[in-house]
Amino acid sequence: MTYGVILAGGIGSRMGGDKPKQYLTVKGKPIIIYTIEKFLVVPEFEKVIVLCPKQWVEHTKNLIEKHIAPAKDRVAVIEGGSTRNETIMNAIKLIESEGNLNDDTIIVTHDSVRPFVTHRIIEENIKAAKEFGACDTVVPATDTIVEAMDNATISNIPDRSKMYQGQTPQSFKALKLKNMYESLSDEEKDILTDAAKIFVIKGEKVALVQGETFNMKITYPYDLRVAKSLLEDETDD
Ligand SMILES: Nc1ccn([C@@H]2O[C@H](COP(=O)(O)OP(=O)(O)OP(=O)(O)O)[C@@H](O)[C@H]2O)c(=O)n1
Ligand SMILES: O=P(O)(O)OC[C@@H](O)[C@@H](O)[C@@H](O)CO
Repeated sequence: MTYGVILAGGIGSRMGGDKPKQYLTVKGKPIIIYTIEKFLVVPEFEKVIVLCPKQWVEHTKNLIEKHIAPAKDRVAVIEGGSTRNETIMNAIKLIESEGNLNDDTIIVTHDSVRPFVTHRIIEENIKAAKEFGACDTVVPATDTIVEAMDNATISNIPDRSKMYQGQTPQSFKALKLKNMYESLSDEEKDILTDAAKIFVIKGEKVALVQGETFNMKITYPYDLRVAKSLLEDETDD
């Protein structure tokens, strides 16, 4: 079985404001709803699991009822975890509790604050995760990437033609991801900035899926301004 997993367990500290950024509204609709809608039109998903902070679970259920009522039976809203990867683990626990976690279970994990994901990207994630066990959505780096081991002076400038920026979705065989995550030390868990790295640390292959520059993550107030103008364009025609 294949599941969509929408990660909305964060609090958006870099955005600021009185609510997590995924609940900010553009044209009368919260960002998280735009993102869930992109997943609900994918027929392969058995269910779309949405994970959010505990105190936002009821609110999220109400939003789904209000904006996408007909499809609400395909959505499960549950509590996220203390880190992004713990949030993913909560989704896997739900799948396990329903007796559906096995070697063929695929999860397509996606940031709730990337509402511009496309149908092609999601479909290619499902295909690549089935074939390779794990995949990451990326775009080629456009800036030169500079490494500074002391955070003050350049230690290396890697060949840009081999550099990419990681986006989401990131998709995995769920049982394999869970087993590998549980085998990591606390120090290894601490340096993770995404889930693809769990496979990389363990020496496992992660295939690349071509992303889009517009599949941006809304992180700072500036990103919100860009996203608003893109969403307004999208919904005006
Ligand atoms: N414990 C967490 C932390 C983050 N996320 C989700 O992961 C995505 C990408 O994370 P990020 O942009 O860093 O979101 P926040 O953690 O909310 O932002 P900040 O770091 O600024 O607080 C977001 O959709 C966020 O809700 C999550 O599901 N569970
Ligand atoms: O460190 P941050 O929480 O901003 O980003 C985590 C990101 O790596 C993750 O959310 C994916 O979007 C991949 O870029």
